[in-house]
Amino acid sequence: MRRAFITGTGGFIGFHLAELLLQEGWEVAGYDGMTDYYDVALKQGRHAILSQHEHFRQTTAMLEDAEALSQAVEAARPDVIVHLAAQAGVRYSLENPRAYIDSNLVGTFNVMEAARAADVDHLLMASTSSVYGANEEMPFAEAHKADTPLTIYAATKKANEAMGHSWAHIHGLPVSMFRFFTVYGPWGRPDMAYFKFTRAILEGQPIDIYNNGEMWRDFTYVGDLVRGIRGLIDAVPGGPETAVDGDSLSPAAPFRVVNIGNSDKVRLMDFIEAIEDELGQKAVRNYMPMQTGDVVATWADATLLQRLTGYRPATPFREGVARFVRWYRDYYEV
Ligand SMILES: CC(=O)N[C@H]1[C@@H](OP(=O)(O)OP(=O)(O)OC[C@H]2O[C@@H](n3ccc(=O)[nH]c3=O)[C@H](O)[C@@H]2O)O[C@H](CO)[C@@H](O)[C@@H]1O
Repeated sequence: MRRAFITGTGGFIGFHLAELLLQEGWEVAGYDGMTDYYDVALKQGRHAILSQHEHFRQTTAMLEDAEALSQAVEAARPDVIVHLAAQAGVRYSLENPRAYIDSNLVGTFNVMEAARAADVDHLLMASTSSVYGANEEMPFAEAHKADTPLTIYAATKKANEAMGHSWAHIHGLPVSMFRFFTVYGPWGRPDMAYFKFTRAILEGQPIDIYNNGEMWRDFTYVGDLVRGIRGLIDAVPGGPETAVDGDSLSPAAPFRVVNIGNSDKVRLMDFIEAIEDELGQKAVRNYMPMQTGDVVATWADATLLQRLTGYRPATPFREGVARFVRWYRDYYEV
């Protein structure tokens, strides 16, 4: 039986990945700080589902607690570690930047230390499409320079990529980093736009639409995303001679960065309309200017993911929105 240690199993993506691996027969050890950045009940609900599986166990502790983390990893004896816990949120990073330093820099370092000590086969860690920052060349490809992060959130994730590379080089530890693109779906994050919009529309409250709706996102359905992660678990980076076409594989370490995105640039207003159609209710629109730290558009080149795994996300946003809204109505009984 293969064993995975996943940080952030109380979180949106960690929960879905843990479910997928458990269904596949893996043993999963979860680790989550259960922070109150958003509704803890949602995180508890996700863990309650995972806890129904015989082969799931979890530790509640912060990433910054190096002792607790290394003990949990040691006890789990994982083959792979997937590090998804983080202080998330582009906009909150303007309010509370220190939380990102603690969780994303110190915390990620602790995960890397534990991975080295446990001598895992593969360490996989979450980065973000936000590292493309002010880039204008689209679609975003891994080989493009990404040196213009617009928020401390993006900067800490970019730093994580560099930290991962150094660890791969020094310790010969294979490291893969994912760049996620605006992930949405059932059991999602209440701080993200689709969740806020759905809630506000149902409550008859206005929704804030940034940059007057002149925004584009490569919305990625969570079920597709975790399938992409699953594929990458087995795509262990090797030496430079193993590079595929258009690879981001480092010439100096078993390390690569991979976009996981739908590769479909969707207008924010079309996404909002899909939510309205699904709810059968119109939003009260409050158009707002561009927000500091926000980016106008994201669009993933997902060729590398496909070459490495034979898989690429493909759920049309209308279908993904329908599944989210169905879950939302059921969960909140509205
Ligand atoms: C909150 C947040 O950080 N979400 C994630 C999201 O950012 P991202 O900004 O893409 O995601 P959001 O769901 O917050 O926003 C989606 C779109 O809606 C707009 N919008 C948002 C809120 C609102 O009240 N009104 C509004 O118009 C945004 O400007 C954006 O164009 O994807 C990134 C890349 O995967 C992740 O790194 C981020 O963690």
